[in-house]
Amino acid sequence: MYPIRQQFGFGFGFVCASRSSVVEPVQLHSNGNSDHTPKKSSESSLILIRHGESLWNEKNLFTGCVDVPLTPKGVEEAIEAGKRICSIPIDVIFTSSLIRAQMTAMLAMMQHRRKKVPIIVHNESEQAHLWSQVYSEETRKQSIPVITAWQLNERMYGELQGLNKQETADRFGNEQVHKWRRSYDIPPPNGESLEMCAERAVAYFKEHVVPQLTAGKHVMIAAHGNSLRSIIMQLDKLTSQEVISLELSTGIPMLYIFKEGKFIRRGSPVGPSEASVCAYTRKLAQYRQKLDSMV
Ligand SMILES: O=C(O)[C@H](O)COP(=O)(O)O
Repeated sequence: MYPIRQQFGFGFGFVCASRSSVVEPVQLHSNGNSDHTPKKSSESSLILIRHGESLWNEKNLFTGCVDVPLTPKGVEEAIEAGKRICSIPIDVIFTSSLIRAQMTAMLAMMQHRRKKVPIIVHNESEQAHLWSQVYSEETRKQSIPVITAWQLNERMYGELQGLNKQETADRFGNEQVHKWRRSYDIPPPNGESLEMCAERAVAYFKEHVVPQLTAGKHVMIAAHGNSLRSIIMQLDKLTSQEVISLELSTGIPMLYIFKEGKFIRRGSPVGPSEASVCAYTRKLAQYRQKLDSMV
């Protein structure tokens, strides 16, 4: 019988401590080998990506925590994003509990050259962990855990959810709606301000994502415009005034390098054919050369 720790989360070292599983640094292979053996001094890459266009983005409706899927255009955006990051290492994926972010993560990973299978980790119950375990070391080597967390959900837009953004601006004025959408501490009616969203999203990032990066693991987060704005505000040390002008397009990946406890923004990788996509660091270029040699 598998030791208890391998019974949950198919041997990725996930321990079902509570409903919100405690995620330990991911050891991909029990024999310690992995695509990139983590060293404390190593650099890790962090990819942030806002979901592709959703059906309510297309209708220009406030979405927040309403769970709507991608449009065909949003699917294409997710696939294009995957092509941009296809040669950048990814060991673990974090996403929200909303389908538009999960679809984006899965579609992007279909383009990855390493061809590992992203598998959603089920932590809604101990039985869910037990019933979703993987009994093959070889299969585990070819898998990437996808951890879903409500803390990464889009900010909750309260009584604006479902309203048309233009009609709302016509009714309340452009300035008021802009404050609701982009200010740091002004919440929409009975909704979350960006500050309130940061209290959960940034806390989750610090508690669950940073340990992975510190252990030398490469991470992708597929989430939402405002939950990511709150995280980027932290990474880029933006003021509450500066964050007002921070806008994230749908489906455009952003790359950070994490090294010695610091985050260095490296922009958005361009297509896989451009040399610059992995010229950000020597290690990324080496990883790409390794993929080239595997062809
Ligand atoms: O929740 C929404 O409506 C969008 O995902 C983000 O909306 P915003 O750009 O108006 O904050």
